[in-house]
Amino acid sequence: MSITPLTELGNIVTSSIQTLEAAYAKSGIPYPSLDEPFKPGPLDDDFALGQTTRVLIAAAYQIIATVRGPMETIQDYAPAMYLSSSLGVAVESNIPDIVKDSGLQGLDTRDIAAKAGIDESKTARILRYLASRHVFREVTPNVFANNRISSVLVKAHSLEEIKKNPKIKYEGSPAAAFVGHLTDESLKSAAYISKFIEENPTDIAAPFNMALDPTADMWTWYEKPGNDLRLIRFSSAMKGSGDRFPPDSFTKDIYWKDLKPDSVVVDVGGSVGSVTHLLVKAFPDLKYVVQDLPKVIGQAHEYWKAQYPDEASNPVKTSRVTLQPHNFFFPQPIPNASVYMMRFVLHDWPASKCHTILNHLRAAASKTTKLILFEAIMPYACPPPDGPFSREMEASAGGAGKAPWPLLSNLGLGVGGFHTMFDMQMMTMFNGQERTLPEFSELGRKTGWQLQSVHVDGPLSGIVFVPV
Ligand SMILES: C[S@@+](CC[C@H](N)C(=O)[O-])C[C@H]1O[C@@H](n2cnc3c(N)ncnc32)[C@H](O)[C@@H]1O
Repeated sequence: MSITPLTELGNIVTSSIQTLEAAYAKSGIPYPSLDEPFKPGPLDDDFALGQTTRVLIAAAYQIIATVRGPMETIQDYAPAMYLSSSLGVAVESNIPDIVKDSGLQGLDTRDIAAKAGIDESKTARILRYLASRHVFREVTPNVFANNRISSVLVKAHSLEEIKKNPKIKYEGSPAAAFVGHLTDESLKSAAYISKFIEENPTDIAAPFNMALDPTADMWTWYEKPGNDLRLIRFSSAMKGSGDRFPPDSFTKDIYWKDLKPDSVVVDVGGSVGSVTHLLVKAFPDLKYVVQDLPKVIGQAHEYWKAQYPDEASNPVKTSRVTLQPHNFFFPQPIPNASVYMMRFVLHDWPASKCHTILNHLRAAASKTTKLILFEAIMPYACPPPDGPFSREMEASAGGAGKAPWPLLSNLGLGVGGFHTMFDMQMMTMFNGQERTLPEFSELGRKTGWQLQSVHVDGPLSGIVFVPV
């Protein structure tokens, strides 16, 4: 009798767990407990174990989808907004910070609510909703403690510091900032997705504009009075998600090896310049320009000052790095750069706007200029088509060849979940999108850039174009 999909999924789960536990046993450390706060460990960034984990996640979710009644699954998926809103309450009311000092024994909801200044009964209900989904732990009735998941939402600054200066609430706290951004402006905007798609308006750019501002894009909205905290929060979330990529994803020789000293690298839409900072450390003899909107460039000056307390060594002071306000919908002010680089910029924009950005870079490029996009390549949920770059497309769907049967080709929630979540986020806030490789290639083809090479590195890819 041939093996059933369900049995094979069970086999994948069993063998994956054995692999993980064996690796931890070999390193002499226990497998991290879900009940305890997260502590970084030596195996966290092990690529092979990461791949085993992604396959295990894909199989576990596929088992649930197979065995659970379809209506029950719909009852789980359709009200997913309550997961967002509950996480939003927890982070906004500083609950992970409030329960932190009570350790594994937890804190009574009465005390949590009093410290947070919110209703006691609703606090208990929200925390129980989250604890039932493995965020926080209900230790005894109405007593909650941080667990592995909720603990990453503890903020970098203490509650006293935040009370004195609310502007620092999300500073240095990327996970909390990520939740704040997603459960505030993003959640409000997401309520308009179906209206936006049904009406397909020509005068409104994205669901965000239906919800929050009919005329300004999110970046311009952040620069408006009253949104300072949201801008700081977004920058903190962005910096954190950027920091999750291993530094060598950006500094590999494949991108920079042919550049002579003082070659100019322009980080277009570079935010405060955290990718440029990695490059400066790896290639200190190149010249760098970080371009972004004026307020962000203001923050960038603070960022570089904070990184180099000794002013004389600050690459901005020594002119190794220039911080330049520039709107990329206008002609590029630095012509003939050796490299124009953009990380996670094009995914914010629909194709027509990407064409404008890329046309300006093409007009400024010399024959030898390279365009390097650091973006996620959207994997298909089925095997990619045969043809040029099909191996790279396969790699973008999980990193280690074909997904084992009967898993989805993009490993479902093990890999594709992240990409498709970001795609929805881009659609909601900007009418932007995460793109498949053929879609990136097409953007280049329409604007005078030819796809030259693709370097997949986990969820991030370096996509290199040359002028045609
Ligand atoms: C998703 S963030 C990526 C930031 C940075 N590249 C990184 O990976 O950390 C997109 C950036 O584009 C910038 N941006 C948006 N509209 C812009 C415009 N018209 N001109 C220049 N930068 C812009 C935003 O301020 C933001 O810093």
